[in-house]
Amino acid sequence: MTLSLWSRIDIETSERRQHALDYQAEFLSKRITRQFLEQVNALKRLAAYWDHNGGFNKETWRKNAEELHKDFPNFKAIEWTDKNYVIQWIEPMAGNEQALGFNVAFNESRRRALDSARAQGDINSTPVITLQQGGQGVVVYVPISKGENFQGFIVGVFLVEQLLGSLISPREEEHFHVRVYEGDKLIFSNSATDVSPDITAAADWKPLQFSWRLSVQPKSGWLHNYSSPLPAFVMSAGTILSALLAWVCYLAMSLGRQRRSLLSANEALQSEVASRQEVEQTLSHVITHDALTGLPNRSFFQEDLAQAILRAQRANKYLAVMLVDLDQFKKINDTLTHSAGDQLVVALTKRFNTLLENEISIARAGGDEFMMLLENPESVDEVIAIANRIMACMKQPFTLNDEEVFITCSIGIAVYPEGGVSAEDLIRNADAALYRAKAAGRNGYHFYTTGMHAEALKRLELDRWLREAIERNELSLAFQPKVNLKTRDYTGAEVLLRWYRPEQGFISPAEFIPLAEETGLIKELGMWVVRRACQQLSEWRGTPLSHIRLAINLSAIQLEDKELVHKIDNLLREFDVPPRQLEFELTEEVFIQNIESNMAHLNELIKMGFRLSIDDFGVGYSSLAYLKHFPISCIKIDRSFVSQLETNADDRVIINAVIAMAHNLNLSVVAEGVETEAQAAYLQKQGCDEAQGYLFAKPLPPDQLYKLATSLRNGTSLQQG
Ligand SMILES: Nc1nc2c(ncn2[C@@H]2O[C@@H]3COP(=O)(O)O[C@H]4[C@@H](O)[C@H](n5cnc6c(=O)[nH]c(N)nc65)O[C@@H]4COP(=O)(O)O[C@H]3[C@H]2O)c(=O)[nH]1
Repeated sequence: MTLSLWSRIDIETSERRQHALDYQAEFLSKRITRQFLEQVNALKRLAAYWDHNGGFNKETWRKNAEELHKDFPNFKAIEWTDKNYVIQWIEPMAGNEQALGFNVAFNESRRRALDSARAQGDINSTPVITLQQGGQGVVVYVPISKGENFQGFIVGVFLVEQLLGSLISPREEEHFHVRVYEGDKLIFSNSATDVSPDITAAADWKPLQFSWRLSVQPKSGWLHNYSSPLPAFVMSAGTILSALLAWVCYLAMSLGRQRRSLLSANEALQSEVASRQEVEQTLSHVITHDALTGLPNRSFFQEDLAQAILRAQRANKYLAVMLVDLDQFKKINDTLTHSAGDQLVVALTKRFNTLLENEISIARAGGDEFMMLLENPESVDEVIAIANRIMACMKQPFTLNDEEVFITCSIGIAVYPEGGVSAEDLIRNADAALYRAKAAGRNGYHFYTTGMHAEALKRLELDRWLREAIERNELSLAFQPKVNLKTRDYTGAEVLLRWYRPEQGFISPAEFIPLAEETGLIKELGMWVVRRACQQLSEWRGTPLSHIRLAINLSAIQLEDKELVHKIDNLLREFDVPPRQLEFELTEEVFIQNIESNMAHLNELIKMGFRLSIDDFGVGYSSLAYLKHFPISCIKIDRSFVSQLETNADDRVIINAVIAMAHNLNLSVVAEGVETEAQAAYLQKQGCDEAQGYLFAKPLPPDQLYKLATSLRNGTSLQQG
């Protein structure tokens, strides 16, 4: 009996395994179809946008195609092919140069696809062909309009290897050997290590005009998961079971005796358990819910989402995760106190609850961030409609501390399965989309696309590298001289941080400083800059640079550090540097946000003898009111005004007004980014005091600044102006 049972279980295990593999092949085919069509749909959107605008100029085309390529890096090229089938514009150009100007009609497969797309006014694609720019690929044509209105094609070019390689997920790569055939021709195969030859599944892949077939063979890791220990277990168990039977009979008799005595003890325990359960229920509500709003918290939401994903997977439905973040919450907390911030969160929760009723699960992720889950949306339009409803419900003001306050929100959206197949991925990707929505100017929503994942990973990587940068000795300082516009004497220098990572080369501060500000790492980096600048000043003692004044950039975030002034004071003492040799450049937001605490910090710095100046003046708030209240000595006109002054009358008006106003308030003015003699002459004529820019000197490493100072020793000096 044990033997026949063993053989039956073995057959069933093999059948189950084949069934699971068939399902995998089918699932893989559906999933990559969906992901591929997502990229094709992006092309269609670009074509519709072109049609709607009645065409693009080259710059608009480049911007749109570049954006699309950023979101979908799988495109080898995105092209504009005109009515005569000539490729006119390509994005990106690098690696695709050979295709520019190529008349596509010379290639028969391409011409057939083009003719058909044009005749039917609908998308069409080539089979696998040898691309003009090299490699085996497929080309997708989206015609713009039909008949007389036909204007040309938006074209997507894919390298087969790259396209299929990226559509297959790392998990599938690990577990399956996937081959793709067009007819009998093998067009793609991923790594084939450790493959079991005796089991295979196949599925069709036929999006657009493609007629491809997938063949999937499992690798040993996957097979291991499906190999059942049951047959072996049945064999051993059958033998052991008979021996145990006798032993069990004996136990049954003695257990009967024990059971009677346990019954009475059990009754007493029952009432104890009931009261504990009550406590546990209260406790579990506290652990899984937010105390302020009563909404589920992040971890509860994540568990709920994992269940919803299983339901969506079984029913082959979509679901959408939306992260909603208020745009001005910090400002409200800072200006109207934290309790006003709490009132706002509670009032908003009420609006969400009435607005969205039961169709959406809502949780509070903390602070001003809410998480929402919409199950089974019929289409993306339904998700968009809900995002619009959420934004619209904020249009009415909120009353906080008897004041009417208007707020807006940004929303990041990830849709299962394209936007992630696990709860963790969907939330992370919705967060990346939220970041995009914020970067695009706030008060809007953004959907996650695959390109964003790469962007988020890049930011994470950059953050990791930056955290190692100090220890790996990759940071240094550059010094850009400032000159007196009348005498052309050097008056000091601005300190600029430089980061050289051997594996990547120079990384621009414009890239890493905003990231460091966002993560708070700027506090550590900023102190490193002050330390290194003080150390440099002490090394220059007794040289022509002995008395140079250095201007250091200070971020608003650094002022949050209550110990900042104390730390700077300690560094001055350690290197014996007089405060008059340091100046701090602050951006306008310092004077607008956190006014009370910033004012206290700045007054302390002034008391210690430092000069303060406003950097990038004119690009931010440009509110003049704050200038009266803060102890500043200098305004730096942003280089965006200077660079256009020869051609833009508005910029000249702004520059003149800033100089006049600053002089009325007894402040000196420095112009940034002066590159031409004409700009310098204009600024001098308007009475601007100092200037900085490539015309005079680029930011220099310390030894070059030293050389410059030595060469000027007998003429111009680098000492305080
Ligand atoms: N096109 C042009 N550019 C010119 C010219 N003259 C100077 N520049 C560049 O303009 C930027 C001036 O610095 P910023 O406005 O303070 O803008 C700085 C500053 O906001 C930030 N940054 C750099 N170092 C630090 C630092 O140590 N701390 C903080 N908080 N921010 C820093 O990064 C920004 C960018 O720094 P950089 O890339 O070094 O770019 C520098 C400088 O290299 C010119 O004639 N033409």
